[in-house]
Amino acid sequence: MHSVSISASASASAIASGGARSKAAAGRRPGEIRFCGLRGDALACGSLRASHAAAATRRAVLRAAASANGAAGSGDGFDYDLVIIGAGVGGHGAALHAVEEGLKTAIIEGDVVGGTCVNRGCVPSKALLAVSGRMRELHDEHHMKSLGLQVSSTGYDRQAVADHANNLASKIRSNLTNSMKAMGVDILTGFGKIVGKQKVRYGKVGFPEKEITAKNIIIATGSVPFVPKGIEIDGKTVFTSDHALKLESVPDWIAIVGSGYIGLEFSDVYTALGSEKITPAKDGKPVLIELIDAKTKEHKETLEVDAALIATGRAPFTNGLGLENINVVTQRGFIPVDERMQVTDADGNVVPNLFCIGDANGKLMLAHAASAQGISVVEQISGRDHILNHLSIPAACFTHPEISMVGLTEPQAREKADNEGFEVSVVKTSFKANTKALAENEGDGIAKMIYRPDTGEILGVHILGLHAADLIHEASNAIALGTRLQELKLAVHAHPTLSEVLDELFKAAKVNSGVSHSVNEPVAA
Ligand SMILES: Cc1cc2nc3c(=O)[nH]c(=O)nc-3n(C[C@H](O)[C@H](O)[C@H](O)COP(=O)(O)OP(=O)(O)OC[C@H]3O[C@@H](n4cnc5c(N)ncnc54)[C@H](O)[C@@H]3O)c2cc1C
Repeated sequence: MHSVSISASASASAIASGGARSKAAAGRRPGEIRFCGLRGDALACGSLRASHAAAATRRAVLRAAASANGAAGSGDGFDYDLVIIGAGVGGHGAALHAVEEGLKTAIIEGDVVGGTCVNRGCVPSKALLAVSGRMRELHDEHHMKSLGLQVSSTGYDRQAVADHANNLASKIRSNLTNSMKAMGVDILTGFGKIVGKQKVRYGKVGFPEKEITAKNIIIATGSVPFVPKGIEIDGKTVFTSDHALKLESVPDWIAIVGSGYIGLEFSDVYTALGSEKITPAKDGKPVLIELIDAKTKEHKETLEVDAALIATGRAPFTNGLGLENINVVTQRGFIPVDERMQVTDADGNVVPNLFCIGDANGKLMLAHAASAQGISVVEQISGRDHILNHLSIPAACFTHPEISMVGLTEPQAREKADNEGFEVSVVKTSFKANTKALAENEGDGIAKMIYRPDTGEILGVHILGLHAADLIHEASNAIALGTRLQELKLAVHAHPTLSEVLDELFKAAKVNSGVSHSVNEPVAA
């Protein structure tokens, strides 16, 4: 019998074309993929081989130019311009951008390419959520009836669902590996350790034998599940998201400990596949969960379940990296960085040519944030200063319905307004009047925007509803590009689309200043 003690606050979420093709194929060389598309008014065609060759030429020219400038490369006596430790999404994004910029690049990976997102995170979890979303719909008799559909029986093949998630992960993993190989990134296998400034060893954990020098190093070692002290993970009855994604079983009664996006998404998957929300039961189930009052530390309740998913957050994976060799001390395991992702040492000084991106720096533990930070760092290494605006990076939870957000929450915006002396306004709209949502029988949804009426600046947008994770990007682009509401009000949205929810928000905003130019004027050639 396993026993899991959690405080009550921590357990808040417990759940419970044919002719064209033959012409194009004529004269094709083996392995060549031809493609055609409209460029202006003309149909332009090319081939993948040719575009690879052009990219390789561009890389060679950039590399030569960089060496001539003394800016990079083996020309400087380093083995590499850039070595990246960790081939997750952050490392992968940085590596591809670096070779595009002509930097000689190696990436060291101790496990498999793709890291958490591809192998144990975003990718398999979204594959499971795609299945649970459909199951939820099929089981909703009222929803089906209102669409005029009759479903006589529903069921699923657990192994086939698990295979779907696993196959997707391996497909994306091989895409990532192939793209890096094709672009000329050296993929080095082993555990990487920094042994001095601009020096990395890699190989077996604890015994990294091969040493390489690098003008620049990016740490992109990611994170692992955080398990509170006292909880024993056996991988079968008490487990983390790493195990849950394999979907080896669907327990009848499961407790999900943790109400972050991982806990919420898994509660969606498990409930759709037939697990119950926990309720107190006394029939000798294998896992006991003790709820403790977070303030008084007093016992509140004991729950008995078949399994418990511990989704209490993520911890940075920075052990064994050799940070002590360069006077860097982690903060709660995270590697301290400045706004340019440059690592700072124990004395608060920037360590030259050393960067940390992604989950390991803890700024924003999301896949696209890791990639964006990697690209930002490569921009700097290539001589273009770049500071990423983290407030413009959206976050999403892929439950049914989805939740998404970008920028500030209303309390954060009000605090900023008080400190800086400006007004904030809030507008809300629902999905109830949105034709596309109603056609889908998904009118339950809301959207909210916090903005400055004096300037028309968007401070934050929050959406709960159908495809909220896709809808948020119009707002995040506006924040990133500094587009004002006066301009957004003049933009035209296709009908009927969910994007009209955002259009309504923009139009509902009362902005004091006008627009300085016509948004709908054709762009001059
Ligand atoms: C269940 C789940 C669902 C998620 N869903 C989403 C989502 O929908 N959207 C989203 O944006 N984010 C999601 N995330 C978060 C996302 O996976 C992470 O933010 C992202 O993977 C971080 O990327 P990274 O490159 O920093 O690190 P990782 O992807 O963790 O990659 C780090 C890599 O470094 C390697 N490594 C570590 N140390 C060393 C070393 N010393 N030497 C060599 N290699 C090393 C590791 O083996 C790993 O491959 C999810 C996470 C989980 C757990």
